[in-house]
Amino acid sequence: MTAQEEGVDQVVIGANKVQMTDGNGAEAAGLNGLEEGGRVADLTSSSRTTSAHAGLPLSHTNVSTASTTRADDLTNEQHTSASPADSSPNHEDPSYSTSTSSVSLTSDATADTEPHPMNPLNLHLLSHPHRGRGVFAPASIPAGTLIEESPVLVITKEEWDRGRMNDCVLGSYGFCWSNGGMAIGLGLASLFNHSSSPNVNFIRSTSNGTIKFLTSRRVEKGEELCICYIADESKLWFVPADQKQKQKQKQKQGRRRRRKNDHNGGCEDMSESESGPESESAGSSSDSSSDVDLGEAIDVEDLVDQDVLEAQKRRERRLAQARKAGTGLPNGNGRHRMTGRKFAPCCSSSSASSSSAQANVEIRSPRPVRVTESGSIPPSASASASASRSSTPSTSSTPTPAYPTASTLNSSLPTPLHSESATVATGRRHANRQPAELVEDLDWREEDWVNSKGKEKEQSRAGASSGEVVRVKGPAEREVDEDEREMMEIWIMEFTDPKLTRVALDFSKELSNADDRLKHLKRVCRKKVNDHEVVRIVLHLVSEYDAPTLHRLMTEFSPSLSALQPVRYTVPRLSARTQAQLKWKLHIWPVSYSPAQMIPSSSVHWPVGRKAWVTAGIKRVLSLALDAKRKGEVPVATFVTAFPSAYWPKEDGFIPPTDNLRASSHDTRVSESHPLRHAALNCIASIAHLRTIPPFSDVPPTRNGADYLLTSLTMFISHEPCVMCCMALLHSRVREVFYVFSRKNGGGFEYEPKRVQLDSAPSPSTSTSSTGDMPQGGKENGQEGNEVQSENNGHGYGIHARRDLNHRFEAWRWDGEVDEEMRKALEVDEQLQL
Ligand SMILES: C[S@@+](CC[C@H](N)C(=O)[O-])C[C@H]1O[C@@H](n2cnc3c(N)ncnc32)[C@H](O)[C@@H]1O
Repeated sequence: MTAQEEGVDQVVIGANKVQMTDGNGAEAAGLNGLEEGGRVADLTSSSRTTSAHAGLPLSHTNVSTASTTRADDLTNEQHTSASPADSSPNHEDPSYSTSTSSVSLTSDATADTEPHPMNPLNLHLLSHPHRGRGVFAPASIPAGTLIEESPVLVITKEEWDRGRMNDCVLGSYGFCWSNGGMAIGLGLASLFNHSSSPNVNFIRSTSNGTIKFLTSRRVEKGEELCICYIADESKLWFVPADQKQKQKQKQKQGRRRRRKNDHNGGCEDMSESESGPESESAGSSSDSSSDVDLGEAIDVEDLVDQDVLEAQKRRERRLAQARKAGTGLPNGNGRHRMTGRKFAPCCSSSSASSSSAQANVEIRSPRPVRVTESGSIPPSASASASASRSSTPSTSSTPTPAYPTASTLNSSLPTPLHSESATVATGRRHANRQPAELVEDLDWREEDWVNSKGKEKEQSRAGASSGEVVRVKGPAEREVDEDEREMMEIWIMEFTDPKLTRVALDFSKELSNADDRLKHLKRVCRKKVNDHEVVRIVLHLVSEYDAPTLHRLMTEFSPSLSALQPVRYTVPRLSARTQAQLKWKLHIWPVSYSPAQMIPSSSVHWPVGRKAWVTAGIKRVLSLALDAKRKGEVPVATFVTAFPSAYWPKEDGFIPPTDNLRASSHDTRVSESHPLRHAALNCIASIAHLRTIPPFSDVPPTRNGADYLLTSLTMFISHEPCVMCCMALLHSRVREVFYVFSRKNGGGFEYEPKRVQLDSAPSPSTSTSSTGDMPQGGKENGQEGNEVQSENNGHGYGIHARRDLNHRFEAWRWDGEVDEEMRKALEVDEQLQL
């Protein structure tokens, strides 16, 4: 069994390891780990100032005789044999020459054995009859491989327009850049041709001034490596070759049909006509020219590459096997349209560049939908994607006939993971990943919720559309709300002579004015004791001074203070965050009142639009969970999105969510035979992946490091997630989570502390001492007899609001009605962690 068959590929090129993935493409981010100073640094070395066309160090390419030059000579072993020294640029090397002579590249096969340091993957530059020069894979390349990082020359918008670049050849080579500028990619960047189904994604780094190119799926030996210039092909400035090819094929098929008709004496052959041009877009499983072939951009007919044909046959065989095993069910390859995007990922020419910034940009999943072992799209998946292209994209618009229906719905639990069928399915573990795709936004309208007088409609408050959610508290908040009573020890001065007040205060300020730990305390505390007013003044923390030192300082400051002795006193450590806290804290020492941002405990008083939005989110996940059940999965589904800007908080430091970033997922542990494919984890992975591809990879961070995974995003989920998923949400910095069904066992949110007796307030401080004894209003009065509840002796974990974890978020449980049938259908055994 080869490494590929095992799903683990490794290609070592010189000193540079090309990171391998499990074929899901999800590990692309790991490629960022490529060491600087290795390949990346080489690319930015001064020697790489060659023109994209003149100076490419592609020693084994043949521009003019593509049909005879095959990109099939390179083996992994040959890669491995390259020595580390190969990775450093060699200015003496003739093939590295910047002279134009390297354009007339030879097809010298021996050159294949020595990948050029500037082209460590030995990518081939071949000429295609329709597309011109293009980049081809010399050997199979796993998904997620960084195949090229090209430095760019940035041209500002003014320079571009002034230089009338669109009127010259450069007009076809510009990449949209920041601030309306354009960038000309050096290296291979300018030579990737366009495909509507690309096998390469590109990520612009405006800070580094480079563009990275990563395979979005496994690419077979001999395939052309293509990027998508712009999703809306009507904006391209040329007719894409595959369209020409399709026209040609249609013509051919027409001719063949006519010939057959002639042969049959004019009688139409039905079987032929069924697979004729009309059904072409749906494609047959052996239709190599299928529209959505995800980078299968090589023109088989023109290049006559046996390897590609064979690879295709292999894939078809695997698909047939998968079908037999009841697995290889193709899903639609979602194409989702977004509007109003700030940066459009496009190569540009006059027509495209001007419109690209505002253009509708279709986001294509870089991860194949339902891939086969080899990571390539089965033709029928292409067909299904092709067929669904024209339909409105929707999260739940998966082709229903492909999935089991009534019978699966009847079984309350999906197939246990250890069952026989699951064992059979083990091969699918990596193959059936859900795509990371953008999904439709929620469909909600405030107008539906208000009557003609602008008041919330009565009926919207009833039933499943009530928008009512209840806030789930975690341990940290319960402490703050109910029994936060941490105390600390300070030194004070205590006297009854009001004339000392001024000087004592001055000393106090001088001693501790700048200390934040004392900020919440009022400096003076006056109390009536036995008809005398006792004045107490804050000095400093006991931990900072000993009594003799303090006394010396007081005396030095003013002889009038020398008669006083510092007194230890116990005071609240924090300001009061609630009225109840204020009440009892004032008994001990006056503190400031800084109420926590008052988050209502339920949504009853929320603006009607926010309720409508939440309701739409809840409906979405319930329907997605039903879809999951129909597919035979554990019926748990999630949807992640940004909450509408109208409801963004005004609070300082609020990080706006990434615009238009949305994903949904469901549990896939059955189809993937993988115990960790919980719905929430799947959705986080999708968001993570979307953030690595345009346009999200181009969104400049709102603040340094702020746009991390789920920062400021909302997750809707059908069931309370397990502790593992809640921790993943916490690490992803989600802002809020809405869920429908609580879990009795193992849910990560709901938290019920064991109730212990708590007094409502400690006794006030009453006695004073000017002798340095502990006053009775100290620690004893504050805490004695009041047990502080322990966090872990109740039910649940409250992961979203714990003191011992470094991020907190809101958790809201749906309190509206759920249709009884729906509730039943989505019941999941309590023993299963979700
Ligand atoms: C950035 S260049 C790509 C490299 C180009 N083939 C060359 O030889 O320099 C863009 C140009 O390549 C051609 N091209 C790219 N993709 C194509 C496709 N799918 N079909 C036809 N022509 C294509 C178009 O002429 C386009 O203007």
